[in-house]
Amino acid sequence: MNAFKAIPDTGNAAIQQAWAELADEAKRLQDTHLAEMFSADPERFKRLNVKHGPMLLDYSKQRLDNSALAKLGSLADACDLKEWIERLFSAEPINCTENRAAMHWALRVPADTALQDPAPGVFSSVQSQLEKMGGMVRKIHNGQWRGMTGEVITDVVNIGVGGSDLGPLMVSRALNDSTLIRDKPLGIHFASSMDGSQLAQLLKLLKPQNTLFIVSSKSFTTVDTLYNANTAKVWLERSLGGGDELMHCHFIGVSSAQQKMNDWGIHPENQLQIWDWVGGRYSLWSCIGLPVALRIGMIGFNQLLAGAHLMDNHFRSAPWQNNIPVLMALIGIWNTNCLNINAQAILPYDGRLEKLPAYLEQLEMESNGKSVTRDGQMVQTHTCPVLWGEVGPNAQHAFYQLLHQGTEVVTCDFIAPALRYHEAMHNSDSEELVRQHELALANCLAQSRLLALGEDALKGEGELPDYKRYRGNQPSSTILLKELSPFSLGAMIAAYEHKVFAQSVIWGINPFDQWGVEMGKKIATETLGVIRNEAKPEYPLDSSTNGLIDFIKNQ
Ligand SMILES: O=P(O)(O)OC[C@H]1O[C@H](O)[C@H](O)[C@@H](O)[C@@H]1O
Repeated sequence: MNAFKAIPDTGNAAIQQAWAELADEAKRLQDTHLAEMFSADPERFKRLNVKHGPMLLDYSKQRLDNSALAKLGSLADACDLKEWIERLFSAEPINCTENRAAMHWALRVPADTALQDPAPGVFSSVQSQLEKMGGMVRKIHNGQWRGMTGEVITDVVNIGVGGSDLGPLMVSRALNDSTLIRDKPLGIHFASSMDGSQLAQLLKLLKPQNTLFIVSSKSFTTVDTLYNANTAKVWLERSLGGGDELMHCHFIGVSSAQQKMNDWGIHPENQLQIWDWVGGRYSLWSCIGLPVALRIGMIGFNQLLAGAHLMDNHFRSAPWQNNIPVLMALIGIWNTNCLNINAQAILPYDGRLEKLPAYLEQLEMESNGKSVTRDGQMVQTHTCPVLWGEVGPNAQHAFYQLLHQGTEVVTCDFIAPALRYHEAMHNSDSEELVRQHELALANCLAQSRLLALGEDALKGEGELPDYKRYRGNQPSSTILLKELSPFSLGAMIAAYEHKVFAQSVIWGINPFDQWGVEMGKKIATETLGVIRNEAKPEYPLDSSTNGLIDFIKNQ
């Protein structure tokens, strides 16, 4: 189906022209099956893949060709993408509704950079917080950070939610078997959910005298985090007693709100600062990444930053034809706006990336799930698609049925490292594990092939009954990393961040705010008063809410 019911009227002739040309391209390609595209052009992969650093992006299984891509490039030019990229890499407050810059890229600029500071003191304050964090990491790794009773800290719990949870959680899981941490067994745990589920489980297993909590919250006002932190504090106080020493030995705070950390009792020496110019979902590169640094050490953390910095430079300098984040963005625009595909599955073929789908759900949907432009107009195009995902091999046994034979068109990102377990050749189990990795890779390639080509993928199957048929033509991109390392992961995450930014420029929206999550928090506070019989609602409640509250109170 052609997505172009009407060409968006943006009031800009060049942009409108580019959309009109894209509408023609979509019409030209709408009935061409991916199987035909592959058989018509044996060089298709060569034409439609790009490599940079440790990363390869194969977009040959997307339903476009070089001519459609050229029109997408014209749209990016008409939307001044190049100029916007330069504005991102400056201190300009491009987060217009909050009047803030979006300088997460500054967090990964190396100490010895020749780059000019976007504003006085940005690079030096980033380095000084990294140094402070490095000092804490060393102290904890060396067993010098002691609990109140003088015992060594064996377990660290990160209390945070959203960007203060998902980034550190995803990266520490992904790099869990990094060789850098072999000698440093330290339990690193995460508690995010406001109902206390994760924390309750952890508190059963951990010992107060050996446990250190990181209270991680950019705003230090998020109730989910504050309730969990309070529960942790009371748990410690019950066994160790309260006071300054307890706070000094058992809590680190990471926030942009220094006064609020003081008020909550975080010792000044244990406070790590972030800045209002780091969005929560872009903050894993800052001291919010402390759990990652604890997992992989500061050398590893710096490699993560270096990988992201490599992608920053690439995004800033490469022409769009070879620019991985821009191409990822243009492919997304093509699928969403030209082919009317509004669902995207994230499918890592590596169990270490199990949290990547959740991380990208926040990054993409919280950034670009918007319907008002920077100028305050309603958008005239679809914006962010619905994203979801799962470790690919497991999802094969769960929802791939819908991908293969359902009625929805879904674009997929297949993600895998080419090499795995190779560094462990001396281990007796490594040969079997290498075989398991090969099995996962084979499945990754086979699934994307079958989704794209349909039955053409396996010629010679003969006539199939309808219920066994594979229509194919489901588009996908494949991202291969040389191996999953701090460096390659940093590069890949930064590529997704910049993809999101490039799309926001084309859609004309601000990707750095999240006003849509605010009102729910206010209403919840009011509802809590009603559930606790402490307050009457300001407005009469609807019958559904009343009925549910009655049920709760009657139990
Ligand atoms: O880090 P915090 O200030 O506690 O915020 C945690 C999260 O909560 C908010 O509601 C936002 O939707 C997220 O973008 C943010 O990452």
